[in-house]
Amino acid sequence: MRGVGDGPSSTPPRTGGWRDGDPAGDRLFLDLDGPVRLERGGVLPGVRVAYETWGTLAPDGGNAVLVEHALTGDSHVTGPAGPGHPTPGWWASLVGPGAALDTDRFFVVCANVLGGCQGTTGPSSTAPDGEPWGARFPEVTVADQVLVEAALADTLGVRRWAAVVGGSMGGMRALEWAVALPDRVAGLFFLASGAAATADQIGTQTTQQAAVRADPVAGLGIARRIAHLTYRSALELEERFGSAVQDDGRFAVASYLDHHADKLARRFDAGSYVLLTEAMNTWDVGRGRGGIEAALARVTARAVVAGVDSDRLYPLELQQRVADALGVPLRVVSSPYGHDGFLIEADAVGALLRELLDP
Ligand SMILES: CC(=O)SCCNC(=O)CCNC(=O)[C@H](O)C(C)(C)COP(=O)(O)OP(=O)(O)OC[C@H]1O[C@@H](n2cnc3c(N)ncnc32)[C@H](O)[C@@H]1OP(=O)(O)O
Ligand SMILES: N[C@@H](CCO)C(=O)O
Repeated sequence: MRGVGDGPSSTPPRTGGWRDGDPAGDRLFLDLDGPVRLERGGVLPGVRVAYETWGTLAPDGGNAVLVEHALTGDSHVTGPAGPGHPTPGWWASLVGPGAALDTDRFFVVCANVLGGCQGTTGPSSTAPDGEPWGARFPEVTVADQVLVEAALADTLGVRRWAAVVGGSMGGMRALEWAVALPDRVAGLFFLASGAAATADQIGTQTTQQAAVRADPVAGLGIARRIAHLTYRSALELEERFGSAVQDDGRFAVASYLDHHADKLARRFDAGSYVLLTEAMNTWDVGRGRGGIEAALARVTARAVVAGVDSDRLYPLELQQRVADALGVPLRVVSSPYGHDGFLIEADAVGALLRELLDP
């Protein structure tokens, strides 16, 4: 992407914000004037970035931590659900006074991703013709998403993050930060993610996209059912549901998937789902950099690399490759919950975050 993050602009970005009843967090926005030129050739006339912060930025800007959310997450890392927050904070116990991301020490920032649907510009935003962008929204890559975040960092006065932290799709942005802008990342926390999309991930994500394209309403729920199966482990599903049939005649596991499908369809935009899964499909940190190992050789950040032992979507070998390239040990979270362990196993994740931030 060109036009954002390329250094000082003659037109200062416009910023604003609002409080929404969450006393611990401000929901803010940054408007970046365009044109914003994207890696794949698309152009956006401008970009709004919705973000939240917790804690206080030190005068030297050196205590800032950027938290990167996953596919259907948003800027709301902690705090209750409410207006603008369809779900409670997704790492609620990890951010706050005395928490692993200790807001007495750190200024914690999380932005809704470019292409998302919780305040940042994406397919549900209004295009110049006054209609929603929808499927016309230009293709976005992880690199584009990070350069928008770099513009946010510039505006906040953060030249170098104390850490960039992310799991799953958020891990992709964290790694891209550490490779693309190594002098701006002191610490890297890379969790339950990979350095490039695998055939297995592309296969499931393109299948989910096909469901959404066939029927944006019903398809989003079907996509979530397919995806949710990849987020959990076969053993967990067997122990929780087995082949039990409920009073309403549905298999218990089917009812559980229906529930997650309905919840996502109510809170997420189908266009964002396709766009973001495509950004994940095209993710390869080594593209244009001589391959993955050559790209990872650029990283100067202190790193913690971790995975979940029952994760069948982002298996440990993906994190092992990154750990080996960075010369750090792979840390393993033991959990029955599969990929979603990166969200559920907050105590174990918190301990690993402390390892990075309190060496
Ligand atoms: C980094 C990010 O920001 S990603 C975004 C994170 N948030 C999400 O993904 C939102 C969707 N939620 C989830 O994926 C998961 O709930 C997680 C990962 C957040 C948490 O996982 P868990 O705590 O293990 O929840 P679990 O998967 O068991 O789901 C519990 C829900 O299923 C429901 N459920 C359980 N069994 C059944 C059943 N047989 N039939 C219908 N519903 C059922 C429960 O009632 C509960 O509903 P509720 O969430 O509306 O209260
Ligand atoms: N539950 C997570 C899994 C993807 O990492 C999400 O919905 O974003």
